[in-house]
Amino acid sequence: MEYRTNQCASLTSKANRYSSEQRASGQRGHRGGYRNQGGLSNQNAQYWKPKSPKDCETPLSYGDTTSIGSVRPHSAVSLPGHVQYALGKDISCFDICRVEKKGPVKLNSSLFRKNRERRNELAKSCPQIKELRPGMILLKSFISEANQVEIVKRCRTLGVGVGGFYQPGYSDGRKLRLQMMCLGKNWEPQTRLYTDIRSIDGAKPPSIPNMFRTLVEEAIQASHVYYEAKHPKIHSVEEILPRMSPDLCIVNFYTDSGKLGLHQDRDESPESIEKALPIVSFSIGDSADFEYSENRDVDSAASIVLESGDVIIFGGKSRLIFHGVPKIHSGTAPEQLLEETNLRPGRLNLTFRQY
Ligand SMILES: O=C(O)CCC(=O)C(=O)O
Ligand SMILES: [Fe+2]
Repeated sequence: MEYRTNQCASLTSKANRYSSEQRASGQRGHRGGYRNQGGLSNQNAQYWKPKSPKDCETPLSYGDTTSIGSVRPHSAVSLPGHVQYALGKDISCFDICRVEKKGPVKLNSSLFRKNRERRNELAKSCPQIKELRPGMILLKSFISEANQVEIVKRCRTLGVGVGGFYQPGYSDGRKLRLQMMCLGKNWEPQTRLYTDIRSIDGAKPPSIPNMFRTLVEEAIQASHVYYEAKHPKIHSVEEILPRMSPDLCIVNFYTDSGKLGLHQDRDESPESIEKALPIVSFSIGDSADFEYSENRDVDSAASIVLESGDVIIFGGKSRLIFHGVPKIHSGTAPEQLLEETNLRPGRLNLTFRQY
């Protein structure tokens, strides 16, 4: 897979060079270290087929230019959920929301849920920021409920359109235990390269909505304020956590059985890795165990629970931290979010990066 534009020609050679260096050193890159693979999995995927054009309409209200079909590859005709591309491949996109009127949502005990939502409310009035290790910072309940709703709606709209959610796989046939969509640039699991067009169907990834970029900026800003207070004598907090401007985002949706093995995010450009530009990760929906470790050893990994609205950032000295998602806690998503979005049981994760 190559970049198709002149502008990206230099990136192509860098990306290829970087990838062959990785291969030469025998290191596995981004999401390379899966465990518990257990063969193929379709996560009981549900694919949305529009019944009428009205089904395709989800209003966008933040003044972005992104919309269904705005980035059609070649001269293809597309319909959300069932897109036919010039490459001749027919892809059904996974719909992260239920189309039908809300059915019975299986909830944990209501007391447990109420307590957790009360905790979240308290946290919002007094946001908790915690450094997990140098350059790795957790912002609890950073994304407001209204913004969580908006993010789900936008991911849903983009996810059933051109370049939307699909279950990626490796060249040996193994499938990742999640649904994925890329924004800005496409990440190819088979080659571990970033490309402008995805090989599975020739689709061009939708662009990153401005609203998402603003939230990323705010999360980095809040981290800097935290570090300034913690290290008043430091010359610049960017020594601990560099600023970054995302040009790509990988959006994952995990159903109850979804998971992601310990891996490093290292398929971004050598410059990005060298400058240790952070990864900014949003969690929405069901909670998940998130483990991280300096090495590939799962047994020595630390573990935290990421809840809906949490943001985790890892850059600087933690840029190449191994991390993974071994478990999704079903039935833990905020009730209000489910009511307003019809989000399926599961967890939505967005990781923003600068190539
Ligand atoms: O889902 C998560 O929290 C992590 C996702 C991740 O590590 C990735 O997409 O590279
Ligand atoms: Fe990752």
